[in-house]
Amino acid sequence: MTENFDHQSEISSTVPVVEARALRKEYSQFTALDDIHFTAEEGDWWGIVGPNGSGKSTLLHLLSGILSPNQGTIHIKGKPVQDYSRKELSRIIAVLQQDGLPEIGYSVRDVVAMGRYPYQDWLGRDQGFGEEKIEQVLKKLDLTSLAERRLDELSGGQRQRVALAKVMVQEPEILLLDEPTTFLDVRYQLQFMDLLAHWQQSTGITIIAVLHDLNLASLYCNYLCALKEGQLFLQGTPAEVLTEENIRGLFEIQPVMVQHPDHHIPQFLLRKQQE
Ligand SMILES: Nc1ncnc2c1ncn2[C@@H]1O[C@H](COP(=O)(O)OP(=O)(O)OP(=O)(O)O)[C@@H](O)[C@H]1O
Repeated sequence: MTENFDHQSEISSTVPVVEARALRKEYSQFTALDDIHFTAEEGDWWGIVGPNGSGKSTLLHLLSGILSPNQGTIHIKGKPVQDYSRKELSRIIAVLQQDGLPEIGYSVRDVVAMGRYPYQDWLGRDQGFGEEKIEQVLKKLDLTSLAERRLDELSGGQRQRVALAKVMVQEPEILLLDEPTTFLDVRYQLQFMDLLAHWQQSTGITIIAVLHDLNLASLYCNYLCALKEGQLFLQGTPAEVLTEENIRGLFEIQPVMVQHPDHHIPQFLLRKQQE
């Protein structure tokens, strides 16, 4: 029995967490993505980068099952994404948007508790240790003192921290983020990314994040997937993808590349396009 069990876990550990093959997505007559192949293994942190309109959000929506591809397949932990029920999928995948939560009149605690929905039975009873989990996460994200405050009384940065708390109590295995730091100042951007990094290190969660800031992507992601005009432009480590030549090709700008003095990863400086 034990032998069988071990063998089974060996097999399942080789199945990618996310596997997309030959994806094509059309909106009416317009092809937003074509022939996209993408694989994420457990514990990877992928950054999806590329110019405006290159198909980054579309790819994220396909991976989360919100949109269906016109062609190609998506497997989540070896099973076609469309074969999961909504509730099953929400125990595996959580999605966080750039403005994670609207300014509504619910309390922070109530909003965070909504993240437990996938674990509730039809009477709304939590099948896990929901209350405990919520308290732990509020504490971890320094939200305990804000727990009874209403969401519409918080700053954008605080609201995004609540959005992160909501997806953390969801205990997903895969986190999809769409430009999560867009509305945050530099300090909150770093704080948010550090919280994600800490969460990833402690749980081994797989993260796939659309990021516009290439320096942040280089700092935090293990791998980058660069899209251009709906096509796969490049995939690889930040050191492989973020070269001067690649950035010139991807964004049609002339960057200045430097090595980060502490982290020894590529960072880029802007250069005026016209003097
Ligand atoms: N619902 C839609 N109907 C029609 N076209 C759409 C729709 N959603 C996206 N598109 C088009 O598909 C292309 C890819 O859009 P998408 O939002 O995926 O790009 P993106 O890389 O995330 O862009 P951005 O960086 O500007 O957020 C764009 O040309 C966009 O206009």
